[in-house]
Amino acid sequence: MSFSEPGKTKFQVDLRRHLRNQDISDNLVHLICEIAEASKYVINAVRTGDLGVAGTSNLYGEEQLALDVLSDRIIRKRLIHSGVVCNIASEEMDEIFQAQADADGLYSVAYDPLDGSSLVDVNLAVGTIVSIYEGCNLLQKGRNQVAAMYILYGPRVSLVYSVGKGVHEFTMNHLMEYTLSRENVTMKPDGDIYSPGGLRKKYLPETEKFVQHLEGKGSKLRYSGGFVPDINQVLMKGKGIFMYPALNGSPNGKLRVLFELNPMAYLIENAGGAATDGRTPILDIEPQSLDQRAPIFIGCSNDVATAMEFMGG
Ligand SMILES: O=P(O)(O)OC[C@H]1O[C@](O)(COP(=O)(O)O)[C@@H](O)[C@@H]1O
Ligand SMILES: [Mg+2]
Ligand SMILES: [Mg+2]
Repeated sequence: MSFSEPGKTKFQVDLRRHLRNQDISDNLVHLICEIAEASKYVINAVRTGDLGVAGTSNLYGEEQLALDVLSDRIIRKRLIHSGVVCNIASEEMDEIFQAQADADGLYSVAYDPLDGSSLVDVNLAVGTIVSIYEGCNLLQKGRNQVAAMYILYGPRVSLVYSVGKGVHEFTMNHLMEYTLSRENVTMKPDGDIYSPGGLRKKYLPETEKFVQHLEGKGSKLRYSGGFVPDINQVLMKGKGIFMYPALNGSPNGKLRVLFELNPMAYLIENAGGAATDGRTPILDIEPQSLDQRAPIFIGCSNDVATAMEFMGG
């Protein structure tokens, strides 16, 4: 079954109903719906919760905010009680948490509970990013994901997911239900916006040249500092490129392969775009550790191909 254009639907299509038409297991439908439920508590925490620090730091030595810790707990609990999850890893946890041992029919989940959390105190948009694999192995390449999604907590709350058959956007309505707003989102081959992460004076010469190339062709700067809203802009407008390149002193950039890059690369590829670290497609990176980072150029396929040429990939 396919559904009509955004804004033109005669009836609302909710997330569960849409998922049931994707030819995926009942367990996977259940899992995605459970994460969607959890996000309702996360948005509540973002809107009204404590903006202070938690007094702890994560695996990367970054200070955790109370909201990071709370969002992590909300999602983890939901995953554990879903009954369909075996291993869980998150940006805020030091090691893999085993919810159930038996891999049969179960899924493993890697997630960033509150990406961009340092933007909450200035009231900018933040998000949750989720990557799902079949079985218990989380240390495998992103191409093996069976689903990826993000939830964007902006002026509106939206949920974007793919199970490998197109990319679909749902928007939270006044009853806090996710209803279909855009089906089969696709990206154009070329874009005219760019979203560059990291300190520019630390860019390597080839990255600086690439940015000058983008500026030369008339691309507009659009960067909020939140990975989810920045990617959402590129994806929903269908044009543009986001990058968080290697920096002097940080050859692997900042963003994390398991929790941030793989799920976004899966979504963008499913919408007809591309994602590379400069040489290798993000989805073909074989992760060696939970905390692995990589540079990223992600967005319109031609822009990403040009980035690779500049990077010598
Ligand atoms: O401020 P910078 O260096 O451009 O980094 C911004 C990037 O870092 C992040 O905030 C990292 O995510 P966390 O907030 O989950 O640590 C991304 O959302 C964003 O793309
Ligand atoms: Mg993050
Ligand atoms: Mg985070």
